[in-house]
Amino acid sequence: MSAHAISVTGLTKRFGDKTVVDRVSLDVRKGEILGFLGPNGSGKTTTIRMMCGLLEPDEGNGTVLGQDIRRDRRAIKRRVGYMTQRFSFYEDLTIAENLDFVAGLYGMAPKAQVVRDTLQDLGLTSRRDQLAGSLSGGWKQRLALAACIMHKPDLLMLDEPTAGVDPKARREFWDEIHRLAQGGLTVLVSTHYMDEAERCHRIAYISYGQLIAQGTVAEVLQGAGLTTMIVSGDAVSAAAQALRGAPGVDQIAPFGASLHVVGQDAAALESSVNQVARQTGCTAAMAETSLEDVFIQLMGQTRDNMR
Ligand SMILES: Nc1ncnc2c1ncn2[C@@H]1O[C@H](COP(=O)(O)OP(=O)(O)OP(=O)(O)O)[C@@H](O)[C@H]1O
Repeated sequence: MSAHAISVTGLTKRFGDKTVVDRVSLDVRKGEILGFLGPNGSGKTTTIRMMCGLLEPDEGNGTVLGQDIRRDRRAIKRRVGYMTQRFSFYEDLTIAENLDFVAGLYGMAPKAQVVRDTLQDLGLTSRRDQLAGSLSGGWKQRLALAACIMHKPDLLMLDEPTAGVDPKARREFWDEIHRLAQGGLTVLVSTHYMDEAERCHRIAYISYGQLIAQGTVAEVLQGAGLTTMIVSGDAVSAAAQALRGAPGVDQIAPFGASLHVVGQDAAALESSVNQVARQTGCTAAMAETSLEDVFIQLMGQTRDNMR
């Protein structure tokens, strides 16, 4: 048996004359949590749908849970739990009734037992009789997760599962994901939140349909080869203006009363920043590059390539 839950090469999907997913190759080890990142419309959902057996790729091949993504789509669907961006329940049914409905729909047996175990497993037992419509965002998310894992899948695909959920509920949701991964489940999760990316074992970044970075957070940070400096003082807006277009300066972003200045050419960046800091009476210091800085840089680079 392969150690990979997902192993795909050259996945490509076109809609009309638009290539939405462009030769994506990805390996995800069993029990791993892979964060799938990228700007809106970059092809995350389409890639996920191809890997779930819901959509046939135009090109490329590979296996998901040892099954061929072209030939064995039905088998893959049965063993994957897929939480879509817009999951829905019956708001006028309780948590337990919703799960009971899903269990019935998929012919899970013994139904009552499966529902009871799922409620227990996700800490939903005490709320089993609460109407789904009256749940807070975080509990709705948990119910959606329960519905996806009820048939005991080997792979979970979560498409922006925590969009619009408060930080505490997001953290609890992620604790749950880690608990499931420790139990052997492989998880692929798309997100726009950097703190969530940092909770993944590995991340993959897609832009305009192309996978342009992957690895651990540390590897992706290092691979980007960026230098970040912080400029602070009373005249940061004048400094920002002077830094715009200066040699070595690729990004300038205000953070509160300071500026984050990022660039690929460390020497040029340092010299520009130090010069502007002297001119404006600001102070300049080296800082750690954040994942967000890296993604913004990558986004700019692919856009340039597409022109
Ligand atoms: N069935 C379809 N027919 C035509 N175009 C489509 C179809 N599905 C998706 N697209 C287009 O493909 C592109 C990629 O969409 P996709 O939903 O995969 O991106 P995404 O990375 O998941 O975006 P988001 O972060 O906004 O969810 C978008 O431009 C979208 O409009």
